[in-house]
Amino acid sequence: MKRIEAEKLTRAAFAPFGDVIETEGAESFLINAGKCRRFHDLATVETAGENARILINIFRGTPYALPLKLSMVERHPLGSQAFMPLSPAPFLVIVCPDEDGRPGAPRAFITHPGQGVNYARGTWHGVLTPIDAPQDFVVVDRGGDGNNLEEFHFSDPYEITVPSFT
Ligand SMILES: NC(=O)N[C@@H](O)C(=O)O
Ligand code: NI
Repeated sequence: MKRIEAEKLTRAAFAPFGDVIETEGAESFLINAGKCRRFHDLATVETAGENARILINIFRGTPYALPLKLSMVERHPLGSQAFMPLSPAPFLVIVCPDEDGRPGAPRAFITHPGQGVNYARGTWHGVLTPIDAPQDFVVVDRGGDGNNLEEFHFSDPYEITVPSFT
């Protein structure tokens, strides 16, 4: 199995795949007579196709053992998909560049507690991957007609490790 080590999630590193949802470095301004700070426009929600609409969901994820065996990635051709954790624990984010309709070599990221991600429409990604304990996420993605899920199974799975820096 090919081994891939997770790297710390940053906006710059993740930019080809979507958005990092966090207050750090975000545009913000006070609202509600100064009683609230709005961290504004953190991610781009995309929906396409017949009867497309935005869904707000909660996913209760079960943790995966490490090192992770990655044998499948998926993508959503008709919309983006955002995962925002409801608890301050890191989770694993895996994405792949697209190479003529197939995923290229995966990249793995470990989030800083409180960071979320938004996969841009059509971005190859691993499924939701909590790592330490069950974790709830607000998930914003696309509903509507048509098939919004494409899976790719690797003939040779990858082993994803998380270094001790976290
Ligand atoms: N299938 C589903 O709703 N979840 C996946 O898309 C995922 O990325 O976890
Ligand atoms: Ni997905």
